[in-house]
Amino acid sequence: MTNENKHFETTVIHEGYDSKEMLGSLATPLFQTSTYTFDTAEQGERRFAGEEGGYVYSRLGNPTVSVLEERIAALENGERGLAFGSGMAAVSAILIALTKANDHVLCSSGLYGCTFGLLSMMKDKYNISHDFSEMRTKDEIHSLIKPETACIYVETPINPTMKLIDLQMVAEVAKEHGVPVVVDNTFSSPYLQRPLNLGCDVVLHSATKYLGGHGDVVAGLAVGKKDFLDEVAMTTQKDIGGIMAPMDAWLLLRGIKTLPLRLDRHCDNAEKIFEKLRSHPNVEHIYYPGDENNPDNAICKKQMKRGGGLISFDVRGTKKDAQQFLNHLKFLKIAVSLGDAETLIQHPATMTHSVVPEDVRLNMGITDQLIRLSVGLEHWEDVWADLEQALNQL
Ligand code: MET
Repeated sequence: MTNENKHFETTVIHEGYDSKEMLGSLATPLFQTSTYTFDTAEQGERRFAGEEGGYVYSRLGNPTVSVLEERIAALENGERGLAFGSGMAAVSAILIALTKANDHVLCSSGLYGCTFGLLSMMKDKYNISHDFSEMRTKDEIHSLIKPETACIYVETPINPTMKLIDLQMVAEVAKEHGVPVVVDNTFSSPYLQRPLNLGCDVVLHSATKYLGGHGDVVAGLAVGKKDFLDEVAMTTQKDIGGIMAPMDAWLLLRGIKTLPLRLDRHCDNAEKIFEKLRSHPNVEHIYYPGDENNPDNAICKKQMKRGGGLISFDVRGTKKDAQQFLNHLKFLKIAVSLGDAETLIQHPATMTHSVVPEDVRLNMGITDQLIRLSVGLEHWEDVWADLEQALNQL
């Protein structure tokens, strides 16, 4: 089945799978196999030589994983999807594929801690440098692109500061320089934001988050042009080997079916919790893309369907107060990760971004008092009651 003329809510359920081809099985079968048998030695030779289609070995391709790759490609409106064993396996494969020694990467003004760690390692090992940019104007972006800039790497909303980047503007500037734009779309999912439609080249996901949605899978996805991802599949991914397990693809196919329903509820709940948090006296600053008073709200309106399910805020006081606030929570879970049914709350300075040196972290806007909240699917009044009683104890 093709994606033509189908709505997002239909594509999440059907794309890439035809039950008629699988004995009528409504659910996508789980091909829990490591390898595939050849009819003859010559057939094996032809498959290894790429002269004949068909599966060879599950590091090189698996039918359950292929369905997921087709589905995410359709959801992001890209030509091809590629599945990985984690979000970082996707990030690293794409960055390695796009760069060579002595290149440069231009980044958004904040990055997930392990992406920052990867770029630091690439600098130490291969002299691949990087700069951070607020990306507020075209001139600013033009001025930071160097002859050796291999790609622009953007998170929007940025983890965990929730700053937004105007993707269409970045893509327009990048095109003038012939530089590809890679976007980590984990915080929005394709339901809220589709970077390829705005002119960007590659979309990455930690599928662990909203796509999976149930806290039971660690996985990554990339979507982009077929030629580029064919190349990544046959080189970087095949030889580094950070592939997705079939069972994880199966769980993701199941989770993705309810992505629009879940995201709408995450957004409904986050909007209500945001309104409560913003007026609490122990909340000093609050960052939410849907905040009408936030200067980034114009970008949110332009490129996101809604504000999303994540809110960050500074509690009044010190790091100790931020930790005390978390310790006072009664049923909300202190955990990294996001996008799950359960509300998850964490302290970026000592958790997701603890590998970022303090000065860089503070420049990114990650204070010692910053809390990141992934609003779950519980009744919002219960979530707020727990947050409020913990805030009241500060
Ligand atoms: C190992 S820490 C983080 C997991 C995830 N990328 C997050 O931002 O929550």
